[in-house]
Amino acid sequence: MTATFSFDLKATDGKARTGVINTPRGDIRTPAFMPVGTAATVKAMMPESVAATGADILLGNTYHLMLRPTAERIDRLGGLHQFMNWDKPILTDSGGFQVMSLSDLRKLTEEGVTFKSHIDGSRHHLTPERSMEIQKLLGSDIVMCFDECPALPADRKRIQESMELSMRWAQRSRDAFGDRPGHALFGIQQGGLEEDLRGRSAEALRAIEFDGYAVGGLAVGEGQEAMFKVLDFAPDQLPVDKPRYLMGVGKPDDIVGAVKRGIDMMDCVLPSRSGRTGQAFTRRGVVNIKNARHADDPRPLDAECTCPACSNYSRAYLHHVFRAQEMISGMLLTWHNLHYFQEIMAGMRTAIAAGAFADWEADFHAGRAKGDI
Ligand SMILES: CNc1nc2cc3c(=O)[nH]c(N)nc3c(CCN)c2[nH]1
Repeated sequence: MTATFSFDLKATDGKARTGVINTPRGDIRTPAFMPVGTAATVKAMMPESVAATGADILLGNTYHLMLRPTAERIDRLGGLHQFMNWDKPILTDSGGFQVMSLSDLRKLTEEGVTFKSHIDGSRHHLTPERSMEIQKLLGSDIVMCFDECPALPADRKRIQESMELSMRWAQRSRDAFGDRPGHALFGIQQGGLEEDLRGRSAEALRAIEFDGYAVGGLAVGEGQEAMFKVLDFAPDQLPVDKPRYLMGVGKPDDIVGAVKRGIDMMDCVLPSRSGRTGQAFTRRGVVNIKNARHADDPRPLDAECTCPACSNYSRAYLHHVFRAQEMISGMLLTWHNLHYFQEIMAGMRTAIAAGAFADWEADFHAGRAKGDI
């Protein structure tokens, strides 16, 4: 915990890195996974449970909170940390991605985006300046630039124009963010799958200067192979001494592959969303607990897991409460998945510090069955 924001690289192993991001609200051990707390809650979890899984930071969303309950109301109530009872760091996304993926009737101009709320149809306007104002009102510790993330596949011209717009918006975000000691502003690299466009984007962001750099524009349907091909060059285009955040990723093997390629932070709804649907991630693969084969199984999801779901309940019980649509079902499986994702991060941090990432990765992949186990 420090009065300012800084990144301390502790060790590297190949391209993989481990370190600590120091912020006034607490330290973030990297590589870090951020649970998604979109509407001021990590769904089905109490904040103290999220902390118990090992999460040092969680993600909030400008788009959702500006629509409901509004950033101004959260500010009047003391800010997002107090509002949701989470006193560790929060990173907030800037809204552009969610507008494009959630709202209707969108109009995109140089100025920003105009859209209709997916909640009540009311019209809203987001610009780099307004996004910075909202994230300041929320009190988030790590603010994301307002950007545009083009849907893939898209032709090179569209990708280039979109990236260039995002770079102009990055400058406007920087100018509007101002000087806020202890708070960080992260730039977001765009450029689709194109190495030269991503290089130009990285250069533009370096010139503006940010406290961290995100690899945006991925996990939008390109598939793991194409994503890893981009990650084979994109992190190296970004400053080596600042955190690198891959947005919206991912499945356990996506996460391991991204850290292997130099990524320090990630966020994804997968562990929480799939936890609510009965999909459990374990070190031996995925368990779809609603499958009838678990109805009489007295074993835990994962005998080696120390989370409350695996310590105190059988597969048969979890199967039952999912079939009965009991609320505890989503709570237990979300807790398990977030716990497991944090175990993967902790395992990689230790392995990288010991120069043993390759062995850890081999062990991670060994014994992972395909399909339901
Ligand atoms: C699930 N896949 C995914 N790809 C993303 C790209 C961006 C992206 O390029 N920009 C921003 N601002 N957010 C993104 C997000 C949201 C992250 N919580 C993404 N999510």
